[in-house]
Amino acid sequence: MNFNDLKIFTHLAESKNFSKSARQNHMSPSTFSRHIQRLEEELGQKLFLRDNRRVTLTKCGENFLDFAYQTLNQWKIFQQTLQSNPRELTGELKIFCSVTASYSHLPHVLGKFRSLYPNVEIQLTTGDPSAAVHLVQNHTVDIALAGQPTILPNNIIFHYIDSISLSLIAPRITCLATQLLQKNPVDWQKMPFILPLEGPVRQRMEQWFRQKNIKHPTIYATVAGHEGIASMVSLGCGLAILPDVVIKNSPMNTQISIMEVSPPIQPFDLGVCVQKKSLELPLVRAFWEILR
Ligand SMILES: CC(=O)[C@](C)(O)C(=O)O
Repeated sequence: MNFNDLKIFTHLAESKNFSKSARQNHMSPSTFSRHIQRLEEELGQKLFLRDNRRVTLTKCGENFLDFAYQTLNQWKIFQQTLQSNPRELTGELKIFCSVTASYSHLPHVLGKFRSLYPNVEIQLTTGDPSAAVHLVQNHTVDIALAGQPTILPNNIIFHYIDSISLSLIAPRITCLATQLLQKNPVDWQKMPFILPLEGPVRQRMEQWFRQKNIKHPTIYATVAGHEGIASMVSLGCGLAILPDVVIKNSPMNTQISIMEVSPPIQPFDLGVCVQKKSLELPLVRAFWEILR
């Protein structure tokens, strides 16, 4: 067994998909599967339960996953202690944020780190910011930019970077939503809305429904991520609440209008999340120290 076997194993444990993990590790599915089999033979225990499409971890597999994460972390820490000059830090740092945050907040946060540690390889993944904390928790990434969740998991720390204001937005083209808005009073129960799947923006929408006494809102669609919501609003699918930074950076923003809301929608905090334990890793610690 070597470190590469552990990496392959953790990859499969996270993806739960043989062909995906084989592809991302540049192996044929049969070679990949042989690696896992050999590992299971060496341990004398099954690590995964397989069915046609997915795999799940056995109890032994779950324990071995903890062992694998700890061992790989220790190995990273050890490798980095061998580097005499911290300015020469190398290795990879996996970062996750939304497409919008990659324009609006990441350059500022990452700029200083890049100039101090140019040899560190940054692996950036963009996506739905409401998945960010979960991706840090399950070790898919080291660092994520995320809205502060109402309840921060115990093993995560959050460093505030900005307050994110939000607006209620409507389409500009003639559509059901704009027609309903022209009536007095507005029939809010009939108004179509577009919601994010989860996260602080969804909570703000639910809060706003309660304030307006909209008991059974008409949900036109739920969308993962915020950028797609701006497009759907501009196409006339309905109304939505979005962070102003998403509206500002959307290529569709000329086809969206911002509506007056009273009382104003409560902003949320955007920050950097890491696992407390990851602060032992020199790369993560270096990143964290720059933030402070
Ligand atoms: C939560 C977050 O990352 C942003 C910048 O507000 C967003 O993309 O909505």
